[in-house]
Amino acid sequence: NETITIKGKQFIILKMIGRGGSSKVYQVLDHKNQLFAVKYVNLEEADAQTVESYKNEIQHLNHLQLYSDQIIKLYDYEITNSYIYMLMECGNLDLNTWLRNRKTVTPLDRKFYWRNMLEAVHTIHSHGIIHSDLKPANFVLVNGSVKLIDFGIANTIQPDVTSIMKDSQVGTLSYMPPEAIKDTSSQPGQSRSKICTKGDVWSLGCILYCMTYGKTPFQSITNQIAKLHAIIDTSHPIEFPDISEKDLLDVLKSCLVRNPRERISLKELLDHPYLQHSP
Ligand SMILES: Cn1cc(Nc2nc(NC3CCCCC3)c3c(C#N)c[nH]c3n2)cn1
Repeated sequence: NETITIKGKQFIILKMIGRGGSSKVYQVLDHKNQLFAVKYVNLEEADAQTVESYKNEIQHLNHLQLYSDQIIKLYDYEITNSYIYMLMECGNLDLNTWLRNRKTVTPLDRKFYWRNMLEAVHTIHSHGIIHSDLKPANFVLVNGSVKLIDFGIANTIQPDVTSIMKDSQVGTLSYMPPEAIKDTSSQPGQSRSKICTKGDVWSLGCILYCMTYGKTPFQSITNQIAKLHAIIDTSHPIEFPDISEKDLLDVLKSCLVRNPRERISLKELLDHPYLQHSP
């Protein structure tokens, strides 16, 4: 079996979990047979700005360990001119794969996972980080709780066609907030400006919508351009089929408000009745 050495410690590779462009995520074992995830990034093709973005992501991930259990554990990392290794806790499955296989989610799981996601995103917001590209593949299930694995800071090194991060949802528009699509302030070619925390609330709302109705709000629109128009079109109503959990329905309707100023805030979501009592 192949091995990886990080800061002098050797790890046995069990399998590759995912890959995209220059980054790969492996499931590994240490000498005590403890399971870890190792993220490997090849920096040989990366420009200085990309290298800087990865260092920035690692700095924040390392710092935010202290503030929430819903941020993936980063145990160690090794950065050289040609590669990065990040030794992290290994999730059982990412939320995207779990949602795709599960379709129906129990009200208890949904509420618990929602609480976890809110705590993780509230933690990064409290430290001035706006993800702006949240989707289920950014979360993993670790022993029954959901953890955020990245902050959207590092440039997702554009995967070459052959190695799109398997199921990593790179480039999906389904969770994109209207203001990011309409955001005319960013120069063409620049990544859309991370205007405000409300964009992450919209994306989280789309994830909760998927955990409630089994699909994202605009999933039925397969043409990407038509999908973008529907997201920004206030005369295109988002359907909220009636459900028994009225608090959940209110959360969904409050997150999926197209005007970011009228959209519920993360703080208000944490105090929402939906989270106050178990179903
Ligand atoms: C499918 N699957 C995922 C796991 N667990 C897991 N996946 C991680 N990344 C996956 C890479 C591919 C796309 C989905 C996320 C990381 C991680 C990072 N970055 C840190 N810990 C992790 N644990 C087990 N099966």
